[in-house]
Amino acid sequence: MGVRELGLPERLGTDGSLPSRVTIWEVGPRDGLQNEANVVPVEVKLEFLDRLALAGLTTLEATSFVHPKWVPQLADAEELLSRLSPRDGVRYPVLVPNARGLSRALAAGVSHIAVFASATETFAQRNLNSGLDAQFAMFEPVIGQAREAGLDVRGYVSMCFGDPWEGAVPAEQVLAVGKRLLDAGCSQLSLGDTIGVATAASVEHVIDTFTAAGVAVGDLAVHFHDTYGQALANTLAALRKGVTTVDSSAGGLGGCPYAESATGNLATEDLVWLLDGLGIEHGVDLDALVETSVWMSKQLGRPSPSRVVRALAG
Ligand SMILES: CC(=O)SCCNC(=O)CCNC(=O)[C@H](O)C(C)(C)COP(=O)(O)OP(=O)(O)OC[C@H]1O[C@@H](n2cnc3c(N)ncnc32)[C@H](O)[C@@H]1OP(=O)(O)O
Repeated sequence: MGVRELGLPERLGTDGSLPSRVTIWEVGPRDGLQNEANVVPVEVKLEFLDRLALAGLTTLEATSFVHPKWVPQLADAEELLSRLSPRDGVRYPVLVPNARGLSRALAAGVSHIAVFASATETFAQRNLNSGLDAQFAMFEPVIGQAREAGLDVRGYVSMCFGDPWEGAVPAEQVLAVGKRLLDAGCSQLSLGDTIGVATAASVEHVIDTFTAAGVAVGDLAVHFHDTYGQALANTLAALRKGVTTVDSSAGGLGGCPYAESATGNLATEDLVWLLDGLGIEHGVDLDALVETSVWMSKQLGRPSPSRVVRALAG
């Protein structure tokens, strides 16, 4: 069952300024599984990816080519991609931090990568062993070489709305990091609320800061974590600002190994329920997705934190 079967009026209470279609950028296989205490077997990861594709998701962030000692949960990136049977119409972007990561990703035959910058000094040090300014010496050549090789490059910016060590993060600082990634050749920026502290007002403020600086809202995506239960409200605020790409994680898996206060991502099922209620197209079969998350919960040995999964799985 979905929200449409309830016969509720679509676009209830909205001003009609919402997009008609949203692209869901599914991060469960990467952002979700990178934070699991145990390494998930590659066979389970492959089945997870395939189930997500069959449920209608067309962007599946598959894994990371980061240092295996930093994120052992994704140390099987080469094996995963070599055994993956890509589905037609589905893209499988991967995270790449540096030149070594790019050469591994190119050898694995990827066509879409994402670099991941930090909006703060402390998280750049903790997550990348780098610094707020120094991180660009790592990313800029990677973006240039990837573009030359014909790859599409997304840029993540982490800690856009608050940082566990530095507190509030000025929107101008987020803009400076994001602009540098776009200027280096990223085609899209994903604005990350890595620890889930954003509220609708701060989301609007950061998006307004980018658009006032001339960044097209179509080049922005949002990436929310649900630590304080704000992920859906924040998503709605972003949609109202014209954002059309939303990151989420099947079943609400996720977190970040280098930011302990980061809990699960916005659950894809919860996002789908919201989009359905707003009459926004997304192409995902909710029942198939819930089945996938129930299956994944069994593999991980704990229930999904997604409210929609809990409600529909009975
Ligand atoms: C918000 C989020 O969710 S972001 C995603 C979650 N966080 C992450 O994935 C963290 C990723 N961070 C990292 O992998 C690391 O911090 C790095 C690779 C960026 C930098 O780590 P450093 O230790 O400074 O790397 P450095 O360049 O000094 O290289 C050290 C060694 O690692 C190796 N190495 C570096 N990068 C990689 C890579 N991408 N893949 C494999 N090996 C690598 C080098 O070859 C070198 O090996 P050697 O000692 O045998 O010569």
